[in-house]
Amino acid sequence: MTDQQQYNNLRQVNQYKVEYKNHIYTVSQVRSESTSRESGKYESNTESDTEKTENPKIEKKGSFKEIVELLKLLKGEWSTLSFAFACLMFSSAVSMLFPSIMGKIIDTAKPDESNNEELGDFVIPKTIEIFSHNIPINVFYGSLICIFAFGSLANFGRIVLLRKVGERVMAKLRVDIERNIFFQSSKFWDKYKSGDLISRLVNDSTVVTKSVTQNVSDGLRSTISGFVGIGMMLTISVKLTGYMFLIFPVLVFIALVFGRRVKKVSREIQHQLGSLTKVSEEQFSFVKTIQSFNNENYEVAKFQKEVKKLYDLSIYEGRLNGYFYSGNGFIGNTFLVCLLSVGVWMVRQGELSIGELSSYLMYTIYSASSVYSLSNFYSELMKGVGASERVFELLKLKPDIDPYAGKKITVDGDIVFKNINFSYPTRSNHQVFNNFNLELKKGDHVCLVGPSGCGKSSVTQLLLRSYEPNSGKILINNTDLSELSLANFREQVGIVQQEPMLFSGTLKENIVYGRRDVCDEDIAKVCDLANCTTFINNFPDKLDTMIGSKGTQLSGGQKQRIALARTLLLGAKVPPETLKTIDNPNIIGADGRILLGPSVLLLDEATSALDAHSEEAIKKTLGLRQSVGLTTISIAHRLSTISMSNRVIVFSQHGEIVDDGLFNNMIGNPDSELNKLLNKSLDGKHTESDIIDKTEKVE
Ligand SMILES: Nc1ncnc2c1ncn2[C@@H]1O[C@H](COP(=O)(O)OP(=O)(O)OP(=O)(O)O)[C@@H](O)[C@H]1O
Repeated sequence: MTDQQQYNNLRQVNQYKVEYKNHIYTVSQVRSESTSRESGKYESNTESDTEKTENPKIEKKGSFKEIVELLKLLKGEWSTLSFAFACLMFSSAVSMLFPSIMGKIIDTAKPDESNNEELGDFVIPKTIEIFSHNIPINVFYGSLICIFAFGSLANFGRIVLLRKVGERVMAKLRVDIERNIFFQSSKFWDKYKSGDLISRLVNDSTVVTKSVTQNVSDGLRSTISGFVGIGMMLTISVKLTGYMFLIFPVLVFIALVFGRRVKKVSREIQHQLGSLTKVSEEQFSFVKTIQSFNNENYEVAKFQKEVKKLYDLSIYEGRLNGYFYSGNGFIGNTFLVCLLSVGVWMVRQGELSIGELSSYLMYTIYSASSVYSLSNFYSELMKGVGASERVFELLKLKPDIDPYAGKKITVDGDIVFKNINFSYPTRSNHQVFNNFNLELKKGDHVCLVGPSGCGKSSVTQLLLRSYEPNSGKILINNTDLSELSLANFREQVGIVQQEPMLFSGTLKENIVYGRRDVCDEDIAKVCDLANCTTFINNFPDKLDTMIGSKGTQLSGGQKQRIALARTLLLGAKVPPETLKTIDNPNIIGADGRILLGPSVLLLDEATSALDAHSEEAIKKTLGLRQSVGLTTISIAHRLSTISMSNRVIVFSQHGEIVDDGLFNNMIGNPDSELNKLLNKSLDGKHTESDIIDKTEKVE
């Protein structure tokens, strides 16, 4: 397996382990967003950070450099493109032959007794002069039909080949962007909104690809037509062509001025499309919340505001197009009439035949439309350049951490947080941990408790290496986490969060999401361990029941249990000697893994929606984890959940550990910090961070 494949598979595996609150995205996004539950307090701050990133100051480069960068997207397609361009040249040459042929045919209308043949009432010429050769008329028309047929064939080839190249480039571009995005850390996901990313992936990549395939082909066709046309015009009349050149500088000037403006407005339109997608994506995700607040009209108005901005920009672009095309049309038509008058005068002087003037005028129209198309090509290219800035920004992203670099270890020892100082990158002035120290023993079931926003989830974020501490170390089996292979480490750590991320599909598809190669017996075992079996069997379709987008057709508690089953199925690999000591066949998978989740399991309020009966069943499962030496770190607000663990760590509001001990000792001591925290909440003094209040809401 190549590194890239491993990378891809690994990223998939990591995704399975994560339960996300509201959206379906990547591990890092899940992690970052899960920690922003209290972000309301800092909304304006976060928003400004986000805005800064969504409308980044793009490094100004010369257009030529940008165009070269754009053309680099065609790497690997040059052979197909060359063939397409050969077809293009041939079909263009055939088209350009037409005015000349037409002139020759018109000139056969001249009475020439010696070359005429009578056919009934018709008088037709016997031969026609082409390049100083007299060709029999039937050979001439026969050859013409053949040439036109080959020209059409070449045109067909050009269209199909270019479409193929375009679709291939677009597909590659989209996959490259998607891959790059998926490997970004939480820092990235804290800054970018998914709607904007989707817009870049779908809209911007289409504009970019079109600008370098269809547009380049049209540009090339126009260039060929332009040059051949002017060449033919020169062979017909140098004098008339001299007059025609007077209009060129005017057209080029208009095209340049227009192109610059189009590039600017195109970039703004792409940004606005991103904002629009972002707003609608968020609205669709939270439709139930919107409806529960009766805020449908408010949200429609918000969307309308974005639509209006897009509308204004598009109208402005339309106006620019209108000025450009109508201006060009006016100048072109006026000039053509002038040229015709001069041509007619030259025919009278005997300098041109009528056929030659007709050919000349057709070449003028061809060349004028080529210049016209070339300016269109330029504006389309500028559109591509505008959109490419947003696409290349994502293509150039590098993952903060190479998941394969570093040591591979078996995570089966203690976890130590040593002198950790930490603030989130998007909010660097807010210190979450100040010289934070914590030691977790292998096989412990530890529960982190404390007021809302004190940093409990941040502990899991640091452990998952979604964020790096500003200073200090996290040691896993005495090895610095930053020295470990992230991929290898994350294979051995799983997280289940309060709002489970379930995909649309069946229950079974969701449960096996992390390991598709498991047998039905193993699925049945984890369903039992996560207390899912009864409710699954109550559904007519059992494990094949469809659960809707994000699992909306399940209750909160059912979602949490399915999410837990999915993580349990990941299993832990234990040494054979440990396996021999386990006499419970219900927790051993077909491949010898312990079906109790990975070596380290993080439960971030993962059972908050469960009823007492389910919670009791999960408690048993977590007890089994402890008995086989697997580490569990849970975050809880409910006493019943806290009581599942043997060790409790109480945090202060400022991320300091104020108590650390056995649950039984703490709960038995009325002066313990745990009891103070619970009593404080019961007093109702701290309603916003009230742990009981939170519990009641969920229940
Ligand atoms: N991605 C983030 N970017 C910036 N700040 C964040 C981020 N996630 C969390 N925070 C902030 O870090 C602090 C600690 O948050 P954390 O989620 O760890 O608290 P918590 O104790 O788990 O809270 P709760 O019990 O409400 O879940 C909070 O002030 C929070 O606003």
